[in-house]
Amino acid sequence: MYVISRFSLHLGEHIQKHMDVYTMSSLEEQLHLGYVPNLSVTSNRHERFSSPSACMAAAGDTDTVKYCNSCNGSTQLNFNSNPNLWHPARGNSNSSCGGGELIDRSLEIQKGLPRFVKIVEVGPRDGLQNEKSNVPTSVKIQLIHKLVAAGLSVVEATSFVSPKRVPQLADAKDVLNGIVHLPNVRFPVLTPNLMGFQAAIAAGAKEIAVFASASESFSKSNINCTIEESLVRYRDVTAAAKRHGLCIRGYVSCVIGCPVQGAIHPSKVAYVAKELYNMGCSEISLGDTIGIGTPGSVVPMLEAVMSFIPVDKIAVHFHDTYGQALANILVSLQMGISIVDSSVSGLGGCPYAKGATGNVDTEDVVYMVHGLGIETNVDLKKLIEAGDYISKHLGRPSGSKTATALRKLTA
Ligand SMILES: CC(C)(COP(=O)([O-])OP(=O)([O-])OC[C@H]1O[C@@H](n2cnc3c(N)ncnc32)[C@H](O)[C@@H]1OP(=O)([O-])[O-])[C@@H](O)C(=O)NCCC(=O)NCCSC(=O)C[C@@](C)(O)CC(=O)[O-]
Repeated sequence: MYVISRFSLHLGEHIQKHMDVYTMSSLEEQLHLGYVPNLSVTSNRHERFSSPSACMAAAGDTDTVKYCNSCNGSTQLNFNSNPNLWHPARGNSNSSCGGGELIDRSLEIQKGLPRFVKIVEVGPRDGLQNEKSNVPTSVKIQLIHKLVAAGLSVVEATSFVSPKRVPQLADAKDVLNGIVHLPNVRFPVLTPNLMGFQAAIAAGAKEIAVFASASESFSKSNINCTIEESLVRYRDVTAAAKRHGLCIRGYVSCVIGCPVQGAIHPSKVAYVAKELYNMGCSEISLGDTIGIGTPGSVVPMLEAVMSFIPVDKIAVHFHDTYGQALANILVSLQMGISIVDSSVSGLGGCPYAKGATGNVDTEDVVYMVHGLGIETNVDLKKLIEAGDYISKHLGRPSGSKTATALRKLTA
């Protein structure tokens, strides 16, 4: 059973089981990414996705969407000029659906999906840290206000890192000053060390994020230390944060591959994630920093991490370099993950991951997730307005396909 493999198998054996089915695509060969796994749909996984318990709502879900009652929900298409309603709604009639094959397939896909997905908007930090032109503080603050107005309840606001390394976010204190008063929103900020932590506290931060890597070379180029050294550093930061009663998010970067080292073994990701979790991070965000992952490599990586960390504490953070982010998010949701990081208009990249493009854009994630009948509390129209605002300021079109398509439709 999947559940047994998730929680009981020794990780080494578990990963080996998946490594046995790894084969390389021609692209992965060119990139020297040996051991990047392809998806092998095992009977275990099929059972997991189709078992009755997979339909159960997670404890603590607070949304209002009706989940497929006993897996017998019907699917209806609502065509309406409101883009939020252009999706099959998850209904709950069971006899009127006629039992058609299409409906059965649709229900099969919906099984195991969460009822509510929490979007963590990372555009103001992960997005703007990579911009060549200087974005004025007032524009950053206005963008965050617009994102909050669109219903986003977690917006990663900025980083308290060395301004020599990331000059784009040198105004962290002023950005935070302009938003901390907003009620009922979480604004995590990145803190790489105690110095950053003290600065964040002084600026009024209520939540911090520490960021480690599963790749040694990325750890060195990004934060100038080894993985183990970073963990020692983060133990100090998280201990201080706990003393101040702050919430802590933990990142693991390069969870699939690294531009220098190539493929990263899932066990390495699981190790770093577990260390961060054990030191008190309440949420672990798994970053495919260079956007190389496919569902074939993402599933075994998630299974490895889920061996150690409860699924409701795991977030996924996909960059869309190879156009795989939405597919990767869909399989993550099917595995029970309900926290997704994304960036409005697909802003972003990483200054220390050459060639990485932006995060998956929030508009496309919201469109897909709503299309699956999952609630987010995000108003797509207002979100697109926030994306328009920052895109206009940056002088380029939005990176979101959804925003582009809906704008053409309403022009
Ligand atoms: C980690 C450090 C600070 C180490 O910094 P260091 O280079 O090892 O040197 P240091 O610790 O000796 O400090 C060097 C200088 O920075 C100052 N300094 C030191 N710390 C701070 C601080 N907190 N705030 C402000 N200043 C600081 C310090 O005072 C000193 O100033 P100087 O004496 O030269 O004038 C540096 O390497 C750094 O800031 N790196 C930033 C890396 C970064 O922000 N990367 C992007 C975010 S990670 C990411 O995008 C991935 C993620 C999370 O999105 C997930 C994914 O996509 O996978």
